[in-house]
This record gives sequence, C-alpha cells and structure tokens, in this order.
Amino acid sequence: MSESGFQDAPAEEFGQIPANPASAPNPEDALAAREHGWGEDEKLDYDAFNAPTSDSNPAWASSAQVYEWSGEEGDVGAPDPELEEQLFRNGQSKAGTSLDHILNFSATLEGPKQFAPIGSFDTAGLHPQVLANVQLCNYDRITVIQGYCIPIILAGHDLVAVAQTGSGKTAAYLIPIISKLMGKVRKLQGPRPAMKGARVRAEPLVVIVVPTRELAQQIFDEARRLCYRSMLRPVCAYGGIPMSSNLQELAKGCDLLIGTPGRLQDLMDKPDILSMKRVKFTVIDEADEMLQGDWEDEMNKIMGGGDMNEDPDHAYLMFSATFPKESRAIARTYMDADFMRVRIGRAGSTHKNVTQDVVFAERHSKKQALYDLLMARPPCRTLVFCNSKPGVEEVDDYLYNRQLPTVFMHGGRSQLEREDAMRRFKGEKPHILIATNIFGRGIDVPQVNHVINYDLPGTEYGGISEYIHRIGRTGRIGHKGHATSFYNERNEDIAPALVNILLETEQEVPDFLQDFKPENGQAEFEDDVTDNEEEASEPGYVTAAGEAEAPAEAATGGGWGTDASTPAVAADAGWGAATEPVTASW
Ligand SMILES: Nc1ncnc2c1ncn2[C@@H]1O[C@H](COP(=O)(O)OP(=O)(O)OP(=O)(O)O)[C@@H](O)[C@H]1O
Repeated sequence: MSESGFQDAPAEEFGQIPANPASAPNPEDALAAREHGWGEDEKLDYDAFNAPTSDSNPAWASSAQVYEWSGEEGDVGAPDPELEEQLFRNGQSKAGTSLDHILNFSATLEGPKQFAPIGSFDTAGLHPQVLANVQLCNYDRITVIQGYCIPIILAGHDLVAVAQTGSGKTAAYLIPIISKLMGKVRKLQGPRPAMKGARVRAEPLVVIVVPTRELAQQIFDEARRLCYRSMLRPVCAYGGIPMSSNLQELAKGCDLLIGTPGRLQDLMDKPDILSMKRVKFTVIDEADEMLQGDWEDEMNKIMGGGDMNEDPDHAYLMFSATFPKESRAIARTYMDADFMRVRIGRAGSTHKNVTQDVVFAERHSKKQALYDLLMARPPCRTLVFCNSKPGVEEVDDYLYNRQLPTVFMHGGRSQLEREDAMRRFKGEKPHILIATNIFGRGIDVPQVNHVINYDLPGTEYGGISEYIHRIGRTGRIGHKGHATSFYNERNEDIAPALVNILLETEQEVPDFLQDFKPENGQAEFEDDVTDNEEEASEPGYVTAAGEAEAPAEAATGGGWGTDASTPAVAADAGWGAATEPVTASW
C-alpha cells in the first residue's frame, strides 16, 4: 500500500499512453519558458544525491531544533532569540483577506453538552505563554473551528471535528492541548536525561497520528512554535529515515510525539524506547483516511493505548476536512460515550476561495494541455496531481524537457529526495510540484496559487473527498486560489459528485458536465445532519442552538483565564447553530 493509503495505478496502464512527440528537449522551449517568466532549474543527480556519505545523520526535517528547557523555576523558560527567529521569522500575518467563508459558515455542534464558542484567543483562558506563542505566530483572529474546539478540548471531551481545508484545524487542537498541559508538565512529564548525552525512555503525553511524513513534519513545526519556552518537548517520527535518528530524538525526552502509523507501531513494539502509559491526548489528523481499512492494525494498536494506558481522562480527538458518515461511525467506536462533534458547514464541503475550472482533455492530449495551461497563466507555485507514480514521473520528465522548473514527489522516492523536493517547492522561485495523493492532504505550503488535477481522483483514488483535499492545497486561510481539472470520459465515476461541488460553490458547470446535474439544477447531498438519530432525541442532547437544556460549559477549562472572560466569550461569539451562521471575531 502506498503511504497515502491509496493504491497506485499499475505501470502498464500508463505504458499504454502514446509517447508524446514533444518530450525531447527543444531549445525553443527554453526561450519560451524564460520569456514567460518561469525560472531555470537544474536537475539533481539523484544517484549521487542518495549515495552514502560520511555524514551518517543528515539534517532530517524531524531533527529540527526544539526549545531546550533550562529553567529551574516557574513554567516559562527564558527566551532564545536565535530559535525564536527561526521559528517565527515568517510570522507576519499569514491570513488572507477573503475571510467570508471562515466568517459566515454555519456550525453544527452535537453531543451531550453545550459549549459556547470563544470569539478570540485572548478570552480563551489559555496559558499566558501559549497565548504569547499564538501572538508570535501572528494568529490575530480565531477561526470558527478554533473557537469551537478550544473550549471542548480544554474541558477534556473526546471530539470529532470537521472543517474546510486551510481553516486552522492543527492549531485548533494543538493550542488547547499545549495550554492544558503547560502548567502541569512538571508533575505529568516522563523522564528526562540526567545529563547531556544520557538516554531515557520516551513517555509522551500526546500522540498525534497522520498519514504522511510531510504532514508529520509540518505538525511538528507547528508544535515547535506553540511549545516555545515551555517544558514540553515535541518529537517527530516517521519511516524512510534511519530508526537511529528517531531513537536519538526520543531518548532526549518526549512530551508530544507526532508520527506516521507504521513507524509509531514499530516504536510501540520497543517498550524500552517508548511507553504510552502517560498519554493523555491521542489525536488522529486526516481521521477519515486513517480509519480506512488499510490502516486497521496500526490504528487498533495506537488507539488501544499500547502498554497499559488506562487513564480515564485520556481524550481522543479526530480531525478532517472530509468525514463521510461511514467513517464517523467507525470513529465513534473509539470514543467516550460523551464525545462531542463539531462541523463547520457541510461535512466534506469546500469554500468559494478556490475558483474551480474543469477542462475537457482527451487522454492523449493531456500533456500538451498541461503545458499550454502553465504557459497561459503567470508563473506561480503550482501543484499537479497524478494518480500514479509512473504518471508523476512521466509528467515531470515531459515538463522538465520542455524547460519548466519541476520537482516531483511520490511514495517511491527516498526520504532525502522527498525532503529536497519539499525544500525546493517552498523556495523563492516558483516551482511546479508533480505529486500523487501523498501531497493531497493537510500539506500547507503558502502561496500555492494553482492546483491542477492532471488526473482526477476516481473512486479508487479517494473520489470526491480526495478532490476536496487536493484543491484545498490552495486558497488557504483567507487566500484565493485556482484549481483546474482535466476531464474526459474515463472520469465519469466522479462526475456527479464533482458537479454537486461545483454547484454548491457557485462555480461554472461546463457543457460536457451538464448531463450530470441533478434534475432541479441544485446541488444535492444526503441528509447528514446527525450521526446518531436515537441519541440525538435524548434530553439535553445538543444538535443546534438553543435546543439543549444543559448550561453552556465555561470556556475557561484550562484554568488560566479570568472569570470575567467567560460571559464576554459567550456573548461575543453566540451559539453555533445548524441553521444560523456563526460569526467569530475576524
Ligand atoms: N487563527 C489563525 N490566524 C492566521 N493563520 C492561522 C490561524 N490558524 C492557523 N493559521 C494558519 O493557517 C494555515 C492553515 O492551517 P492548517 O494547516 O491547520 O489548516 P487545516 O484546517 O488543518 O487544513 P487541511 O484540512 O488542509 O489539513 C497554516 O499556515 C496555519 O499556520
């Protein structure tokens, strides 16, 4: 199985594509590409790149510097200006100005208790250092999903949360978890080396599980920022790098462990290296994918808590932008009876900040169509999705030979190559990254302005959910973006769902898709208001504003806020409703 959880198309299927006549290098292409504004790029010699070197421990992203606690008293360490610069130097406000979809989406809250969403970080009752770190991140305003999740997590509930791509779900769980743990780390944390160079067993308080290595690195980076000046030490573990590198980091002590399921499972098999007995929070990001059958063994082991975790306060949190009802049914088998659900908008919906074009392109002309598209728009950081590894390499070769600056990524590449591709894609010069679904979920690279579905994801590649995740790599957190998808008869299986999404987001439905429109011309989705009708009829159960009899839970569950903040919070943001849009303080 590929790391993204999807099977790649067989190579022979790709082999049937007629060789493209334009795939040989042509000097005129170089001129055209430079004139259009695409920069030059040099291809690495990957054999040399992957060859063993004297450096047995290259600078893996998972070995990035974390704050080293050296304080004696209190729970806030001294500033480290150099690290601060490294962690927050890009910390200018990242939110864009097109925030309507984050402002005006309706929220649905389900579960046994009411929670008033908070309207700002200042009134969330956060630990002062976490609040300071949020400010260093330049998170000036709280997103709706953050407004809902923070009080629920602070209050210790299990939670399933669904909100659109790029709406800040990572911070929605990291902020309350870190805040809640911060004042108690001294009491709760596992062993630390008695002296430099000594080794201890890792006993994390938080385990975060994600489907891909790149996503693990990204969440690790967010955790490094939010744990700044705290005693909490994040560690990142994933496959593709020597186990010794993971062991080295774990042996320094570990409070938040972020990893991919395979590597986490391997580590859990080494009780002298890793113990799960202190875990208080288990977070499953991209949960609908992680709950698919493909990961069953790993997930059962991780959700089972490993070696004797019987902490009754252990909270399980699941997040995604798409969470089909079937996956939510599996999710609930892992949850406490009083678990809460939050949904911003329809589960699996997207927003209008991404303009979606669907273009008809026959299979044999897709490469030329891709080239033409890239040469028709201003050069920008562009992401091209193919369904298979050979497909990725073929498209990369083609564009490279046409002198465009490309990088590519799929599950068959070495970890060095993957980290290099990521570095170059994030670099100053705009690159075109060609990738499989491995890059479809969660990855947050600023200023990706164009996502191209060279291959649309049919049912066997994740279908419409994957489409939503892929196009969500652009148009993040208030920015605008563009998505173009190539369509032909082979994509008919996704056509009805695709048309529904186009209608829902008020995009143009091209002529060749008109037949797939619902009869009334409106988007049609299954009634998906509650996960559990029986439970929803119980007294005190909340599905929408004003229906619950139970009083709203205070938003100061972390114990750091002043009482005075609570009423202001409730009045500020109002109650979430299935029908009424919630306005956070953007
Ligand atoms: N309150 C905030 N203000 C400004 N930027 C924020 C805020 N919260 C998060 N961000 C930034 O928004 C971007 C998107 O956040 P994140 O990656 O958590 O989105 P997501 O909802 O998990 O998306 P996806 O579903 O694609 O995984 C990140 O760059 C993050 O740093």
